[in-house]
Amino acid sequence: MISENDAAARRASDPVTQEPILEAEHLKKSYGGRPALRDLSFTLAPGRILGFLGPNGAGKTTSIRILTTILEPDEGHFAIAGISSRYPERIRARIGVLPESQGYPKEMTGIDYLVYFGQHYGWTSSEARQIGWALLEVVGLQHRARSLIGSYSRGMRQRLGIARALVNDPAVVFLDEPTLGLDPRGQQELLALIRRIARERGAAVILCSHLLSEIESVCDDVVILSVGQVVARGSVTEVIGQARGNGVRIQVPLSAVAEAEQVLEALPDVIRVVPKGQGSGWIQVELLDGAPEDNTANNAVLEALIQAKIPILTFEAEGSRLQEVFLQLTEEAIR
Ligand SMILES: Nc1ncnc2c1ncn2[C@@H]1O[C@H](COP(=O)(O)OP(=O)(O)OP(=O)(O)O)[C@@H](O)[C@H]1O
Repeated sequence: MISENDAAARRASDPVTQEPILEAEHLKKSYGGRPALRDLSFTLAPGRILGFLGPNGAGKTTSIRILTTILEPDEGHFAIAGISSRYPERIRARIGVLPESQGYPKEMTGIDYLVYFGQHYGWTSSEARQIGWALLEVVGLQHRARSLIGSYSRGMRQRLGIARALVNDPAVVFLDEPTLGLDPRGQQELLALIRRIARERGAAVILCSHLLSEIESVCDDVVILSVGQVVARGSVTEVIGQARGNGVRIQVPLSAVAEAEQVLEALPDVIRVVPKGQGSGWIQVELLDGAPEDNTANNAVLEALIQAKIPILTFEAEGSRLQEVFLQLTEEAIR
């Protein structure tokens, strides 16, 4: 199981020092004169997991199609493992892509499917079989290796798809909505698998998902697209730090709202105290901007309330979640 604390600790202790394995520069693409991708530039280091985010129609699929050489960009350039996008066949040999969930041959066994792709990448039949078995073990499917894919559950198919994406020992793996339709345990197991792949094999992973909590828990880096443009790019911590404003929401008993307001207004880091929702006991406290992950002002608010013996029913930090940043930035781009 991956906890957000694990992910945060890993991010904090894991500065990017390596050369990028993927570099994209000013990629652009229009369909029939209508821009779908206006300008995409980012880099990704080996062993890092990048969350690729954006609302519907933002240009994610277009970007992934370009980076996996299915589409040619109108402008711009990218390189994977030092290979220029001018050589799509060589790029294809260095990437792995999770197939769409409908794209599996039902009448083939899991191991035969991997052997088929192994041979496609130039392994002999016995090499491909050896690699296939090893990968089935990586994804925890060895016990179903000889079962027909048609008998696999959705989660098993996703794991087989990840094994297929690894057959050529790729430098970069592209996973589009890998946990879609999986139950919570299946989601957690798949995310743990993705993290292992990045850490143990040193593969960079690009993960497209609409589940922001998933991205926040497993990704090191993030790119947020909106209407074909990058609106945020960087480590998850950096991007979360871009949230507009800094503040907390507190709920106290109704009878204590006036006193809480008075106590909080006296604090040096407090800009404004605004009671919210008539008669709900909620109070919004706007704080001076601190450094990312500096909780001094939040703690001062808590301490002041505790000292004044005001019961705290709920306490929520604002502007600290990826979801809030996503909503703020994509809304600004649409306006
Ligand atoms: N083949 C196509 N022909 C014309 N327009 C297209 C084509 N593919 C995508 N578009 C348009 O390009 C824009 C970006 O689409 P894209 O599929 O890349 O977005 P997306 O971020 O993947 O969206 P979603 O989250 O809904 O999958 C959209 O306005 C879409 O309508």
